[in-house]
Amino acid sequence: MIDLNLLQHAVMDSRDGISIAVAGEVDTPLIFVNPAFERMTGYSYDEAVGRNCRFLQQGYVDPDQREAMRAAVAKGEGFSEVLPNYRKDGTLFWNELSVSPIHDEHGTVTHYIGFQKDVTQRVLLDEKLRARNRDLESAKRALEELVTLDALTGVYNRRHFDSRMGTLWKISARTAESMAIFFIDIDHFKAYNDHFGHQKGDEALIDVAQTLAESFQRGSDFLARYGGEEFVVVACGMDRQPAGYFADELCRRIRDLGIPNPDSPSGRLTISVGYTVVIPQPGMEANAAVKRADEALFAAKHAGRNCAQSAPAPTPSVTVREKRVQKTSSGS
Ligand SMILES: Nc1nc2c(ncn2[C@@H]2O[C@H](COP(=O)(O)OP(=O)(O)OP(=O)(O)O)[C@@H](O)[C@H]2O)c(=O)[nH]1
Repeated sequence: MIDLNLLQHAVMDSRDGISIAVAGEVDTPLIFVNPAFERMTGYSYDEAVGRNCRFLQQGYVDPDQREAMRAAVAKGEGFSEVLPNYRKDGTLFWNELSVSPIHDEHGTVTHYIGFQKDVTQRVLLDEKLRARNRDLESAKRALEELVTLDALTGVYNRRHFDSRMGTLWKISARTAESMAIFFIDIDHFKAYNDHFGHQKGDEALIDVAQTLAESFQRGSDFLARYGGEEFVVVACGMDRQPAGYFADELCRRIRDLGIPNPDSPSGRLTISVGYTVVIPQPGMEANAAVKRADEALFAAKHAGRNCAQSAPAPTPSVTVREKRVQKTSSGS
């Protein structure tokens, strides 16, 4: 058995605080604290002994921690928690408290021994790192917005459309779902700008973008500003009939905003819409479908504006392999 004298010196010379509390007495009072406990807390032996160790928390105990500590004690087990404690002079320090039950020869818990370690530096450093991570996260989000969103209207920008279109195309190809692509262009917008000025033109662009965004609210709908006064919408899972309805509805909604455009024949700000509906297939390019919708927009402009026109889906191009098969079967 180890020399008890040595054990006593070890406890008294320990750099970490050591305390002993009595189990089974009201409020589990401390009956011993070592010099390191006194140095760490600023409380002398006489001031600490007789009190429950929670006096160091000055009233506040995190409910989850309290529950965890109570549950461990009820089961006769130890626990380890990092607690905000206060020194006698009122300053905060973080106490990594590790408590173990001491049993008598019958297995009854008679005392608890507590080891206190001042981990303030570590906790503050962790907090600093967490704060820095939070800053980095919000900077990353801001950067992502900058890269993907159009600064004026807040909808996605052309760059993001170009990269997202490929993904949406592949998803629709896999699920064999139809995809409606709409090209939307404000009519006589130059005249609007000339009449009201660029600032008002910007405001009108925002109103149009908002109305379009409100019109397409399904998670799979994708709206982007394609450039200038032109927008593009991709609605996955939308068939030809609802696409036609939607295209007309968009024209109506923008017209009903009632934004005056005195130099346009209708006297109001209107849009033209071109759309195509396509089920992506092998040999069919996303760009070809986008081009079709753009051609339909051109047709809508040609048809007098303030209207929607559709274009047929592109036909899959014959692949090199298919050409070879055709050649072989025709014997040429
Ligand atoms: N205020 C504002 N105007 C813009 C912006 N981007 C493009 N425009 C203007 O949009 C106008 C587009 O003019 P055009 O391409 O001639 O088309 P339009 O006058 O709408 O005629 P149609 O499309 O044929 O009906 C130009 O005057 C551009 O300056 C923008 O961010 N803000």
